[in-house]
Amino acid sequence: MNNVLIGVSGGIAAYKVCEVVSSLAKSSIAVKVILTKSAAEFVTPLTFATLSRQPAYTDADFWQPSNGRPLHIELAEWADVFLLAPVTANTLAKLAYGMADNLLTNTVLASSCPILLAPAMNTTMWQQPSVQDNWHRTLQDPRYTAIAPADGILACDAVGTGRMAEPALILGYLESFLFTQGKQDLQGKTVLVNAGGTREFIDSVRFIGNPSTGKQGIAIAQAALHRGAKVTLVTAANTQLFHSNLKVIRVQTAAEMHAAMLEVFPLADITIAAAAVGDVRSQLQSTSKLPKSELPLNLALEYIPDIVADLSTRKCKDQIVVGFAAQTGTKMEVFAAAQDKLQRKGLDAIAANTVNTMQTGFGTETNQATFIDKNGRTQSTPLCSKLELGHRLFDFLLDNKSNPKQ
Ligand SMILES: Cc1cc2nc3c(=O)[nH]c(=O)nc-3n(C[C@H](O)[C@H](O)[C@H](O)COP(=O)(O)O)c2cc1C
Ligand SMILES: CC(C)(COP(=O)(O)O)[C@@H](O)C(=O)NCCC(=O)NCCS
Ligand SMILES: [Mg+2]
Repeated sequence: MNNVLIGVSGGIAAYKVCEVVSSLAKSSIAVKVILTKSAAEFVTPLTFATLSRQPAYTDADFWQPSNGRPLHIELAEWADVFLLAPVTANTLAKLAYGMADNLLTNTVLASSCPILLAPAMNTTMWQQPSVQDNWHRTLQDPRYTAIAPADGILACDAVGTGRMAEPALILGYLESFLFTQGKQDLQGKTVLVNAGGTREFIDSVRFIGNPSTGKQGIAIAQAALHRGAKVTLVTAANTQLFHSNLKVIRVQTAAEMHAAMLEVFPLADITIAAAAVGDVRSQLQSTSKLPKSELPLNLALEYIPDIVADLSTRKCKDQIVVGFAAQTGTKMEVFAAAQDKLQRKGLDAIAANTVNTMQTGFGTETNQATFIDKNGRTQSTPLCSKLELGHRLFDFLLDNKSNPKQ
């Protein structure tokens, strides 16, 4: 599963697809690009060919008598996942009705891999009943997955819905689909994830915190979203970039995170607590900045109630609650501490996560964990991206549910 086919249609957002192609080509992923005639008005085939280290295909290639085997069949068979970005109103209409009058739309019909759709257009265009009908009609076919347009400034300076999803979000979908082959096994499920390090304020400008960036929790939320779940992310991280399908609740303190989690928890089928929640806070909490002279040199602390342990006591029979144990020490020590937390907090599973190596833990792009469930089943991941670790966690949990004796 390593071949990404990208179909570009004629919108100004085509320039951003160059970044998607460039990022993929720099990793070990083979990427080929098909352009519509209008797409080539915005970005030349030469740009895509050079970035992808592959030929870029246009309708001239489609009609080429020297092909032998039809090009749309060759490309359709080659693709493991097909991304259409940007999708114009025009191309969307063709998808909705199975029309095939160019290389891109013929390849869509000739292929059977999952197709990701990232539309981009002016808000008034996007909101036309005809365009909305085409969008919903197309998405009825399970092989299509929406990477919905976001709100924001458009090329005509209007502000509204219609911006193509950012390249980083599109790349996340592609990584997920290459790993899972597009399976939607969390469809109909509600997943609640927390992420980031809480800030426990002493006064309005000083806090006790930790280096968590929220990357692992956000990646888990994304993995769940890509597998079809309805996802709420309660985050103490400052990250700005979230997919419009993700419900995001921003918090700062453990108390705020706890309250937000309690509100969403009753509806969550699976709760994954990946946040680095503070363990202690200052008893003194001033709402304004204290002068240095008034700062106590011996700060009186109090314990913070454990969020995931609390959720565990409230769970119904079918709810799954998973913790993360960020630990230091040898693999054996990390495993033992995680196992203890799993039992003490009454969790269904826990991810033992070593945080004191260069490639795992706080702020890194990669991670490694050992999953342990309440029946003693364990599974170690390789060193992998945080998104892949999220998928491996869901694979572990879902496998466990369907085979409780494993
Ligand atoms: C400057 C310019 C910008 C355009 N931007 C978009 C766009 O963002 N989204 C869209 O749906 N159509 C846009 N269009 C219109 C499409 O290019 C046009 O509908 C074309 O027929 C689409 O062909 P295709 O779907 O085969 O690529 C734009 C056209 C121009 C001239
Ligand atoms: C055009 C662009 C890619 C610009 O993104 P940018 O502001 O990040 O440079 C983004 O605004 C977008 O996706 N817009 C939707 C398509 C659009 O604006 N079409 C032009 C008709 S108004
Ligand atoms: Mg803790």
